[in-house]
Amino acid sequence: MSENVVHLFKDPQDAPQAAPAPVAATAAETPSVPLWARSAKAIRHAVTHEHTQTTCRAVARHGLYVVGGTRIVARRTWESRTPARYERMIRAAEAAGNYEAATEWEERGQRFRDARHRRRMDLLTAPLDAAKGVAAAAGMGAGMLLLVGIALAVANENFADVATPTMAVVQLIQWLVFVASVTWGPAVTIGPWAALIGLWAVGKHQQAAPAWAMPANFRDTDGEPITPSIVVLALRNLGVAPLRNAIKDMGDAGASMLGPIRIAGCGVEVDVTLPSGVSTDEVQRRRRKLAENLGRHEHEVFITIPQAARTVRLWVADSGALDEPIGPSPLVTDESMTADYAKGRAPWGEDLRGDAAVLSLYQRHLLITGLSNQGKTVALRALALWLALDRSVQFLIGDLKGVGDWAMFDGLATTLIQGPTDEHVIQVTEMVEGAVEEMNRRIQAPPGTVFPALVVLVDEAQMAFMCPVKDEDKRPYGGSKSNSRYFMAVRKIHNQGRAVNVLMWQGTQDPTDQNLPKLVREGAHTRASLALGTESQARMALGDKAVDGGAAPNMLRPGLDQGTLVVASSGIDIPAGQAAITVRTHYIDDDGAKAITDRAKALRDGVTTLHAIERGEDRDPLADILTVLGDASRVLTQDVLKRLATLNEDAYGTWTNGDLKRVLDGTGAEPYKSDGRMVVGRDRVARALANQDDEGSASASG
Ligand SMILES: Nc1ncnc2c1ncn2[C@@H]1O[C@H](COP(=O)(O)OP(=O)(O)OP(=O)(O)O)[C@@H](O)[C@H]1O
Repeated sequence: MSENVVHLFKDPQDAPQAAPAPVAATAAETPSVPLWARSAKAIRHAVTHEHTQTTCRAVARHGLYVVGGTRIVARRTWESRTPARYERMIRAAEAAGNYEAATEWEERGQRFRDARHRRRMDLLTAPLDAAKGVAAAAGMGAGMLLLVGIALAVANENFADVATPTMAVVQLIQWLVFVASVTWGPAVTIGPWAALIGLWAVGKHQQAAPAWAMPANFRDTDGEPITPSIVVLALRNLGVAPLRNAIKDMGDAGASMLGPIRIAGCGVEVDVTLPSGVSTDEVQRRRRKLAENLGRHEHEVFITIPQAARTVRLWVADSGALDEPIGPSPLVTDESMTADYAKGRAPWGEDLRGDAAVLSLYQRHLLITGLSNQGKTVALRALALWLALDRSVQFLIGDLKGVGDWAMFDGLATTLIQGPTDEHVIQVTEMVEGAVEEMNRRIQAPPGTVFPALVVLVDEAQMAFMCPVKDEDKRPYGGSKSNSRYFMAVRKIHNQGRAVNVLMWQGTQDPTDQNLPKLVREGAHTRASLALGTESQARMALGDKAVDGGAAPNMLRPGLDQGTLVVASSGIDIPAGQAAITVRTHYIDDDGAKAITDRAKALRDGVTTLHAIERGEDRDPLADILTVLGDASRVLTQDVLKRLATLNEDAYGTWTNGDLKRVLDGTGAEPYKSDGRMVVGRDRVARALANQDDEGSASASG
């Protein structure tokens, strides 16, 4: 029965064993702390306590407001009486190298001196003039009072009234003297205090106390809006001696170095004209310090060099604004969007000012670099997705990672090779070499022939450069020697592909001289970089000119700035004087990409994508023709020839209409006219092929 009873108190058995009373033992064991040590600890605790510090800071602050206020009032008084202000402005203008302004201030100073001289000369004669004035005023006053008195006496018919006005004035003076004698005492006592309060008020209004004495919310300047005084102070404390001295010389006129502070996207932009003796790269090299002086993180400040001489342009983000994502790509939101390779621009993202960043891809080779997992593939793919919406553009794609990032191009790209092995590198190399042959064919075409764009895209191209395999002639696929196959094929397209619209696009990771040879880096017209590790990598990715002009992908934060690119290209609008622009790209995920490629496929007749480069010599032309017809019911003979050439350059690169006719003659699938143009019909070829197979099997069995 007792097991079923639930006690409403804790069973002492269950309770954790109470610790034995420690007091006596502790007292016995702990060696007694000497009084002086305990006192010192208590004092230290009291002194370092937050309340004590806040109180001391408040006392110091208000005291220092008075000191600061006195300094300000003294300086104002001094400046109003001397030409010090003009001299300061002259020094500021000279320090900034603005000699025109210096001359103007000098003239104003001279005018001030002349006026002051005149006033001083006037002072010499002033006592005499004043005495004369007082005598005249007294005489006139007495006369007036007498006249009023006489008028009063006549009116009242009482002679005694002649003195009444004079006596009234005398009484008024007596009364004033009395009031003054009563108030003088308190005024003498209160006066200094009132003056003190006045000085304190001036000091408080101007925040004239050192930063350490200010309350916590004032000391924490992180994320504060950017004002001219903050910029000037940040520049003064940058650690560039000539800049600090020049700003000191300018005093309050330091802000004259700054242009207007303009709102630019999610931040502000200001041009700073540096004093003579300070070079732009001295400021550029101290980006982190400048950012911290401005209360920002390093990645939130961009320093570029605009056209004007001795000028740096600072772009300072609103605190934390760069961590906010930008909106979705118009490629995703606008389903009716199409592309135009020659005249259009790919919507890639936004620049830091918040303006749309659009890139022309026309006749430009492309290189995108970055550390792993920063958004290189997504950025490269976004461009390909836009271009795929121009139905004339053909793609040969080699994805040497091969985890399906480019899988949605199956049925859109003419060739799609996906995989990380040496065999894939060999296939990709042969794909690029095939494009070189197509390029040569195009170059030999009659002048004026216009060719559709053929984009040869290799993602993770570093895998190709690092491939150790050699072919049967001992030519390496990788490397950057004159017989390296991938390298030489890329070089050839870089050198001659542009004019015939054969374009090389490469994405590579973590560049080094080995995995991204110099000549390949420099062959790209559009170079873009995501976050990188070092400045030397930034130079590899974007070139010296861009990095010297302030491009700093090595300052982007790996992981946090995914999708943010620094772009150097003639295909994008870059503010005058800058060599590169920072673009935050729209993120298009795999599903979004698939929806876009579905739209791009719908624009085309149907493309049969090759997943390997054919090398066999025993080709069946009829089967190949059927392959290149894809899903289309009929295709122009010209297009059939082009597709056959792309399918296998060796076998069909030199084919003409005559060859096509020869193969199809007698099969029942001969080219015929449709809407006045020669076409090949898919069903007819399929039938011919079926017949051929039947005949083949019949003869085999016969
Ligand atoms: N524009 C973007 N905005 C926000 N996040 C992005 C953006 N682009 C990419 N990312 C993020 O970065 C991740 C990696 O992207 P991606 O696969 O393109 O990187 P990568 O540089 O090609 O990597 P790796 O070199 O390792 O293949 C994406 O899964 C996504 O989470």
